[in-house]
Amino acid sequence: MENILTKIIEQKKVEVAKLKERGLDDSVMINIVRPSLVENLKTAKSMAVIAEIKRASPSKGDIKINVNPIEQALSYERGGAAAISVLTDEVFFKGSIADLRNVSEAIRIPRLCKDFIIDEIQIDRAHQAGATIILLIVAALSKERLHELYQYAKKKGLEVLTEVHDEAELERALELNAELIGINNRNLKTFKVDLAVTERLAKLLDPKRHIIISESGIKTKEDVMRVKDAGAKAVLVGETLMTASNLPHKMAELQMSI
Ligand SMILES: O=P(O)(O)OC[C@@H](O)[C@@H](O)c1c[nH]c2ccccc12
Repeated sequence: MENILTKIIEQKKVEVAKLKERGLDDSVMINIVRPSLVENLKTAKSMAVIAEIKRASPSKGDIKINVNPIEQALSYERGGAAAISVLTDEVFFKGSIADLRNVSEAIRIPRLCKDFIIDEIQIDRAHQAGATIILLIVAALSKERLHELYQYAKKKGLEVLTEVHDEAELERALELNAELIGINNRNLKTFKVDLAVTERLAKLLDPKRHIIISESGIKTKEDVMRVKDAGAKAVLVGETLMTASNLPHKMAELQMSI
């Protein structure tokens, strides 16, 4: 079975080389607030939902390709989302950095730049586009690169969501002293989703020191209850919210307020 992550990282190397050649413009967004997700989650009383703008994915194909990201993000914010995740990968997820920039201008809650980060220049670009959090996927990085990128992002005042899928990856996230840990329920080799991954890995974490975010495959209140019982403070939800026929109702359901 081919690993999609390997393919994506090869593509990212090409993109990073192009970005470096072209350079970033210096348009930092100034009229935006940069609230802290960590602080929000520490004080949150109910289950937090990080709502994702996801037009398409390698596992599902097109999800909602022509979504208006600003409208979608405003609905998420109105629905009580703790943060918005914006997929900025173009080739595999059909997103863009412009989506993140547009969303950042429109909302006042934290923004996660959801991409496959392998280089500092992508962190600079995410910051410029208004991200307050970046994702670092342990499986995509060497030990050294993971440390360097983590420190680099922290120095810029960004929060870091460190994503893991198994025990060995979790071990590496703990070496970083990562505070926000994303447990991805989706296996990137088989695309199989299993919430038991959150249950298994959450056991190895100290809820006083780590904030657990359960990612992928969350569809119902029962799913949320399951990962909440395992110790998750938040869920990261894409497809279910992108395709919900009654979004405010779905948001309320996943926050367990109905
Ligand atoms: O659409 P879902 O099953 O709710 O999944 C959302 C999110 O967890 C998923 O998009 C994701 C998790 N980790 C990632 C890393 C890169 C790209 C995407 C992802």
